[in-house]
Amino acid sequence: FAPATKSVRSVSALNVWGDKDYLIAPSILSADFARLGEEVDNVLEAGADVVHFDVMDNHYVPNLTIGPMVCKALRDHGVTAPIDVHLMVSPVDAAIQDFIDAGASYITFHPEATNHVDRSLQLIKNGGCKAGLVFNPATSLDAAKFVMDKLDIILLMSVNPGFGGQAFIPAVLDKAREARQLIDDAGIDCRLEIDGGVKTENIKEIKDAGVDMFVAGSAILKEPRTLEAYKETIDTMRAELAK
Ligand SMILES: O=C(CO)[C@H](O)[C@H](O)COP(=O)(O)O
Repeated sequence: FAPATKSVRSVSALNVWGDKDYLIAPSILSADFARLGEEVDNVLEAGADVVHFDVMDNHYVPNLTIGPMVCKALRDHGVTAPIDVHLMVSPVDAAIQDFIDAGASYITFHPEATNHVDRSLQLIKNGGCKAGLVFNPATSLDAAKFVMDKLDIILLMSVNPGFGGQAFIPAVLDKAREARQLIDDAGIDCRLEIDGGVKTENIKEIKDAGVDMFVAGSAILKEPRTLEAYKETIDTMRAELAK
């Protein structure tokens, strides 16, 4: 008898970066949830590197989305790509453990959503996942400075979190340059991720500010929702990143 909550950690041993300089992470917030498995298969086949998974609790952010059961369902469906779980929940520690057990690869959270940033990061790393902090558009990077040795990801929100399809906030480009400097000065293997309003038109400018992991929801997962259309958008993003 296998309990429904059986851990799928062995799959998420794939918590690696791969060999690409730039990672493209479609946000399934913009997926057709009635066909989620197929949508994820298609974006991965179209060339995406990572599945970005937004968890919203209707408390820390004004929206309610999906939880660890859906993460586990994607693993059970056969998804072996890294699943990048962005926790927009407060408090965070119980959710961290649930997502470790559900097969998450990377887990990021907002420093203001927990009283114990260092401990929450350790919890993620002890679970075998890559760990990161997320900074809202108007939140300073200060909390990162004291935990650089535990950071695998700094995720900059370039919209106010809660919804897909919002416009990119240009002031975040300065913060990206500051975060890139912090990472380079610390000499750590840490990705600089950005989330919100990323399009084929602005991805190069964002890359030039030092970002190397790009979440894109509505720019990729949109009508006509075909593998070919997803591939065209991801190929265009890669061509812009190569410039
Ligand atoms: O975390 C998010 C919103 O809080 C989404 O991942 C993000 O907004 C992506 O959507 P889009 O690319 O359409 O802006």
